Amino acid sequence: MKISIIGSGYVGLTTGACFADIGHEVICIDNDSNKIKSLLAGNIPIYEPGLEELVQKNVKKGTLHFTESIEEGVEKSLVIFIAVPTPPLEDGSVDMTYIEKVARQIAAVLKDYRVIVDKSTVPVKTGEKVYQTIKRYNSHNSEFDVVSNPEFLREGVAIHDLLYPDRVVIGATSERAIKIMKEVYAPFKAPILITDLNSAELIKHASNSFLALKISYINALSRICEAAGANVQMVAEGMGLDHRIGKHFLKAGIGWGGSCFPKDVAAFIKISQELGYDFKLLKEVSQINNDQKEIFLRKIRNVLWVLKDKRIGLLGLAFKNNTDDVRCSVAMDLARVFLKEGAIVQAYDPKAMRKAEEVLPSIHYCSSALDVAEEADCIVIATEWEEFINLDWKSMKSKMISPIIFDGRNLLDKKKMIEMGYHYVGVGN
Ligand SMILES: NC(=O)C1=CN([C@@H]2O[C@H](COP(=O)(O)OP(=O)(O)OC[C@H]3O[C@@H](n4cnc5c(N)ncnc54)[C@H](O)[C@@H]3O)[C@@H](O)[C@H]2O)C=CC1
Ligand SMILES: O=C(O)[C@H]1O[C@H](OP(=O)(O)OP(=O)(O)OC[C@H]2O[C@@H](n3ccc(=O)[nH]c3=O)[C@H](O)[C@@H]2O)[C@H](O)[C@@H](O)[C@@H]1O
Repeated sequence: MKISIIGSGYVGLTTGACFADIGHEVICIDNDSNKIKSLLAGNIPIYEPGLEELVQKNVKKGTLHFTESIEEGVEKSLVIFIAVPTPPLEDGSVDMTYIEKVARQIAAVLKDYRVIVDKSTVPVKTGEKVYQTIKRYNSHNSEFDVVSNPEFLREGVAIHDLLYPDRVVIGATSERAIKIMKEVYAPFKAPILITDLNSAELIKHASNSFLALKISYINALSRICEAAGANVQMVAEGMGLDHRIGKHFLKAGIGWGGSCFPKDVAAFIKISQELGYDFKLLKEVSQINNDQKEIFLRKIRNVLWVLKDKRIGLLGLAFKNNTDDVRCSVAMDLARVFLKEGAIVQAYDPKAMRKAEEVLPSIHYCSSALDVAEEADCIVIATEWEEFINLDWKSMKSKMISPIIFDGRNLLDKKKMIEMGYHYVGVGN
């Protein structure tokens, strides 16, 4: 199947590489000429495990192409995916300018029947608006269908999630479009749910909000565990053994971040409000998440007292492990607070330092995790990189002014760290 993807970022590029790898002919389109130049030169502008190899393999195979031209993509492909940003506005609603602009760009060049597939996360009823926009601005009055096909990949495990999805959701009414979409996903071994456009769009916001809710639930429980002298990791394990609850997304920490949960929870609250429903539960999910960060900062202040002139060793800058993405990263939020209060922040992240430095140049970027311990008044673990678990904590302790560690992701064994002589502070344990 000939496929074009408009927007070659975390979703578009990874989706394009996976589609190409399972046999489709893919054109990845982007209006960022530097990004296209870099991709054409074989360089991948994002870090996603396995992506560089997958892109290079399929470019070599001749099944993956890059261009800035939407016209080329629309002309050469039967299915056109939209994977452009849908960032939040100040009031939490979704900035739809990227989607509307792409719809008009497609309309301007649409001549033959095409299936236009929205993969970006959009408010319910966007599909209808995309259809009306293309209809209005398409001078050739061509036939086309609009489909909703939300994406559920997680960064850091995106290729796995794309190749082995739990489900493929297709929101469409036209039998012709449904048949074509089934062909696109035929090579994937996953249940395909065919539903209407509005339900498909709602499934995405509902899913992300529920996952955020589950994390906020265990984060709220972490406070009860601290007050009760219980261990939230044990409580999570006990809960997760119930197949109706499941063990995933029950890790207490400093809260959820990333380019999607914060914006999608805020958007869903706004969308619900506009539909006449006050989503109080989600407002509390968001509040718990904000409080989680404040409570963690309070723990740091309780031990360090004044932050000004203190040297804080920060382990992790990305919003989660196995990515270089620092968008809405809680780690970066903590760094901002430390810097604002006059602390010296020396940080290390295995993959996110370049992107972090573009945003927070006043951090001292260390070349290794061990270096963040140099003369440090404390170490803060903010991102759940597995490599932080097996660091040489004994020699790190000898480099520190005071062996104090705030483990924001409960990565380390509290008992072992205390036996090693650290003052250890975790979350809910
Ligand atoms: N990042 C993630 O893990 C996931 C993101 N999503 C959704 O997918 C959408 C895209 O997210 P990301 O890939 O993270 O964004 P991104 O910012 O990484 O990539 C978007 C790309 O679209 C390009 N673009 C913007 N306007 C364009 C236009 N008119 N023509 C051509 N290219 C254009 C940008 O230059 C950028 O490279 C969002 O709606 C997001 O909510 C959904 C699931 C997972
Ligand atoms: O729409 C999206 O962009 C995506 O958002 C999330 O994926 P992602 O944000 O990439 O990463 P997650 O693994 O969900 O982690 C999100 C945040 O929650 C935190 N988290 C995750 C799991 C957990 O148990 N505890 C916890 O604090 C992570 O540290 C991270 O800050 C969803 O999991 C994906 O299904 C969805 O497609």
